[in-house]
Amino acid sequence: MKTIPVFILSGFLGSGKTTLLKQLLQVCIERKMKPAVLMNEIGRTDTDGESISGLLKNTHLEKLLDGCMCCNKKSEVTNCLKTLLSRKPDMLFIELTGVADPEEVVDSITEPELLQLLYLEKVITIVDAENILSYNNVFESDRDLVRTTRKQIKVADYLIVNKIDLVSYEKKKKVERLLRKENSSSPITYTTFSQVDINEIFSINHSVMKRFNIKRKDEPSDEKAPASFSRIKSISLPLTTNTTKKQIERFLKKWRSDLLRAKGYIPMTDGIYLMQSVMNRVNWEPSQFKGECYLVMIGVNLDIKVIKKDWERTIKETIYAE
Ligand SMILES: Nc1nc2c(ncn2[C@@H]2O[C@H](COP(=O)(O)OP(=O)(O)OP(=O)(O)O)[C@@H](O)[C@H]2O)c(=O)[nH]1
Repeated sequence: MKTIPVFILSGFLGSGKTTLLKQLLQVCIERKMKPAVLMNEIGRTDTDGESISGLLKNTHLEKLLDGCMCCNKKSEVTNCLKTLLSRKPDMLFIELTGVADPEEVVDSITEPELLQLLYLEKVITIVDAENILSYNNVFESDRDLVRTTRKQIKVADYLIVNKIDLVSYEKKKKVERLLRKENSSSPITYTTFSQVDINEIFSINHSVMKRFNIKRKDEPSDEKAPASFSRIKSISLPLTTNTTKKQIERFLKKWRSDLLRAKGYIPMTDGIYLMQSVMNRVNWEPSQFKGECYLVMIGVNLDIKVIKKDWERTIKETIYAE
């Protein structure tokens, strides 16, 4: 039976995973390969799925929304994977949420019923060169989160240091030292907009599994697995009337101290824009999005009630109870 190679794309919120996934899908399409994608997002809206929709004609996609895959029920993950594998793809990409521990996800894909259908080809971890050095301070109150970001580096078979356009040579060297402390052997590549040498990604490496030291299901675990979902909270805010960049940016700024990531489709007088914010940086690009517009915020211990109220008051949107 043909076994399907699995590539796990890991990396903290906003590091460039979807940017990389788009390129990988593009290459697959050019090479007439049939990829499958499992996307996992925190929250109930799927900005990343929308943003790769143009590449999906030849791609099978399953989404696991509203939670982190490593914390989701295993059966749900297994079912999604089985659905994807039944379509006989040439390879499977799993894009994790930015707060997932890849090791726990590997545990899900090594369920006995899946093991004979797929094998783990590579864990690719993308690092945000601009922000990684400040995670220690930003997550001072949340050591689990720091541990998760370190774990993402440690278990990677291939490390991509992205957003090199935003850092100095000195900072790049500091980032390299941090990575080497956690992972002394895996190749590191430096990129802007996740532009990697695709051949390096697709080169085969069968030795991955043993690094994960996967335990048999009946073997008792000796340590309590830290919750990689941690205190991360997300909120999706509706947006039915036109607004401005300034208004949205002003709104985000208010929650800056707790906010890690924000994204959404924002209607303005000259059309809909995809807004992406990572830490303090906000990007805007025109979009052909046709659905209902929204803004998603992801942060540490976000005060959902207060944010909703403030949204209703300042943006004049009614949020209906779910
Ligand atoms: N300046 C700069 N911006 C980048 C680079 N790579 C990605 N971005 C921007 O960073 C933002 C986040 O990129 P994504 O690819 O969505 O990151 P992600 O890891 O998928 O984000 P999550 O799914 O929220 O965890 C987007 O606005 C990108 O355009 C880069 O190398 N340089």
